[in-house]
Amino acid sequence: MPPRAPWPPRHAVISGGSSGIGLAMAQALAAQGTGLTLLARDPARLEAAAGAVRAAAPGVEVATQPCDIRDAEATARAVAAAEARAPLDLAVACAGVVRAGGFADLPAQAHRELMETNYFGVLNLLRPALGPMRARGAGRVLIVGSAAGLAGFWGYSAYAPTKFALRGLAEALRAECAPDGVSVSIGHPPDTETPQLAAERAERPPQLVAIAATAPPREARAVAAALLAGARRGRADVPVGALAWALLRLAPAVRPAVDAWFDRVAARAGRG
Ligand SMILES: CCCCCCCCCCCCCCC[C@@H](O)[C@@H](N)CO
Repeated sequence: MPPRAPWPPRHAVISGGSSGIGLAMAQALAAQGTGLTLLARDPARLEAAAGAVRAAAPGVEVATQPCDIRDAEATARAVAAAEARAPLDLAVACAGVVRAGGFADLPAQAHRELMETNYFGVLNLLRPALGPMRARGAGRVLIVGSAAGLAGFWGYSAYAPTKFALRGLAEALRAECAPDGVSVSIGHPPDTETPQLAAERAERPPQLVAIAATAPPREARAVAAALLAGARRGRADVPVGALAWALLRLAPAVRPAVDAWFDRVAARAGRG
C-alpha cells in the first residue's frame, strides 16, 4: 500500500539532526520546503546546524529541541512539542553511536551504551511520533540502520546487534502501521563520510579496517538522498549502494561465501 502522507512532507522531526546523515537529510528536506524539528544532544551544535539549514533554505521553519534521545520522557516531550507546532508527516530516527573493537577488548558498558542510544533511542522517538500519525491515517517513518545490520563483521560485536535489533523493530512496526496508512522504512547505509566515521576510524582494529576497505565510504549527501527516496516510496528496506543491496537481497544464499571471504581478509589483517 503506498504511503498516504504527502511528499515532500510538510513537517519532519529528525533525531541526530545536527551532523552527518541526519543533517544532510535536514538540508535535503528543507530544500524541498519541509518544515523541520531537529533533535540532538548538544545545544550549541544543534543551533549551528539549524542555522546552516535556515541559511540554505530561507523561509523554511527550522525548530530545535535539545534532547538526549536515551531519555524517553524528554524525547516524548520534544516530539509532542513538535507535533503541537504542526502535524508530523515524517519521523526520521537517525541518532546513533558506534564503538569498534574486538569482543575481548570492548567493555560490557559499550554494548549497553550502544543499545541504549541506537535501539532505545529510536524506540523513544517512535513511541510518541507514531500515535498521532496512525490516528490521522497518514505518515512516514524512516529508521537509519546500517549495512552492519545486514551481516556481522569483525569488530562490530557491540554495534551490529543494535542495528539487527532495529531491523526487527522496523519489520514489526511496518506490519502494524501499514493498515493505518503509515509506512515504516529502514535504511542500510554503508560507511558514510561523517564526523562519527572519522572518530570510529581511530579505534578500528586492523581486521575491520581491511574489511571496510572493500566498500569505500559514501558522501553523506548521497546517502541522505537515497534514504529519503526510499522513504518517499514507502520501501520497507532501503539498502544504500550495491554491496548493501547484495547483502540484503542475496542473503542468505551468498552469506557462506561472503563470510569465508571476510574471514580470510580479517585473518590476513590480524597477522599484520
Ligand atoms: C556479496 C555481498 C558483499 C558484501 C560486502 C559488504 C562489505 C561491507 C563492509 C563494511 C561494512 C560497514 C558497515 C557500515 C558501518 C557504519 O554503519 C558505521 N561505520 C557507523 O558509521
